[in-house]
Amino acid sequence: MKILLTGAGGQVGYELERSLQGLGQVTAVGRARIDLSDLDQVRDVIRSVRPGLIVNAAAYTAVDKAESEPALARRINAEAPEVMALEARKLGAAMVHYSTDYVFDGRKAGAYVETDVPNPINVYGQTKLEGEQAVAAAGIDHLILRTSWVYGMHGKNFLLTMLRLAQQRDALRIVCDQHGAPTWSRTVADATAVLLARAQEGGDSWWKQHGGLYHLGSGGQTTWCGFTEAIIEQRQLACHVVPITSADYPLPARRPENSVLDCARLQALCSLPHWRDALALCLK
Ligand SMILES: NC(=O)C1=CN([C@@H]2O[C@H](COP(=O)(O)OP(=O)(O)OC[C@H]3O[C@@H](n4cnc5c(N)ncnc54)[C@H](OP(=O)(O)O)[C@@H]3O)[C@@H](O)[C@H]2O)C=CC1
Ligand SMILES: Cc1cn([C@H]2C[C@H](O)[C@@H](COP(=O)(O)OP(=O)(O)O[C@H]3O[C@@H](C)C(=O)[C@@H](O)[C@H]3O)O2)c(=O)[nH]c1=O
Ligand SMILES: [Mg+2]
Repeated sequence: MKILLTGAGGQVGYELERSLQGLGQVTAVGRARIDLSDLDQVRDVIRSVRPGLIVNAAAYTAVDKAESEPALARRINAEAPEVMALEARKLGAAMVHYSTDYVFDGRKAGAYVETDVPNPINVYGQTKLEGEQAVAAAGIDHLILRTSWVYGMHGKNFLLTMLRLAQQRDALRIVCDQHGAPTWSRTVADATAVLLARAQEGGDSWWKQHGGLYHLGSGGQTTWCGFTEAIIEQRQLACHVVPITSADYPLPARRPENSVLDCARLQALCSLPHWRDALALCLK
């Protein structure tokens, strides 16, 4: 089977390029080959590659910048996935698409399940929700995998920012009133590959029974402050963490106070590590 992987240079795309090997013939494309802001190009590339599976790991992920570029964020996060899904339908192809914990408003007391009603509080979350809805509406075999707080040793992310800042400063001021689960990019890629291997074995009936929306995050939960403390502890860095509130750290986009994902639906099909264990493996 031909697999078209987009966002190959991103955190998740980088890991997927490795994890998807063995599932088919992977054509991994970055922004140079497929610019998601150019919908005609998205169509043309899919028509020339003619994949049996599209894995879309590209997205507009600059949460703050999206507040001042809503049209561009919407094109990349909602309109381009819609074009991909409609092209997939014409080809009879399946699609894997990624989404975010930021589709939720954060006001729930416990962890969010797939049937909870999204209510994004920032432009990024709103455009990602629209992308999910477009993929789900296309009537194709699909997986929409919502993940959270993605980090890794590759690409721009909170872990690498903290490792850099911890070398430069004696103290880090970090918000402690947002709750979520840091998720290693490799966890996302490996879980995706497990699901796709099952789909290949099971065929049509697998997609009918198991297709749709999943929450894909690490086990456990913490705050950005707790995550930073764990990074510093595991790396034995001499830097201390000063807990602050979101109000002390003003940014253009609001973030949900609680975006912990309940991943039980996915855990029935594949195992997901606790966030501390994944962090230790990533740092090794
Ligand atoms: N990062 C996170 O914390 C989270 C991410 N997600 C979701 O997971 C998925 C993967 O994200 P992740 O790998 O972490 O994000 P990254 O920001 O690391 O990667 C996104 C990729 O998309 C590419 N991209 C951006 N704009 C365009 C464009 N116009 N045309 C083509 N490619 C483009 C980027 O290319 P370039 O490098 O050239 O900019 C980059 O390779 C996304 O759907 C994201 O919404 C969900 C929850 C948390
Ligand atoms: C750098 C820094 C950030 N912070 C805060 C700001 C913010 O509230 C929090 C995390 O910062 P980030 O910029 O990584 O956060 P953010 O860009 O909101 O991360 C999000 O990205 C998108 C793509 C997602 O889908 C989400 O799951 C989530 O990972 O930490 C501090 O408190 N102190 C600091 O020194
Ligand atoms: Mg960010």
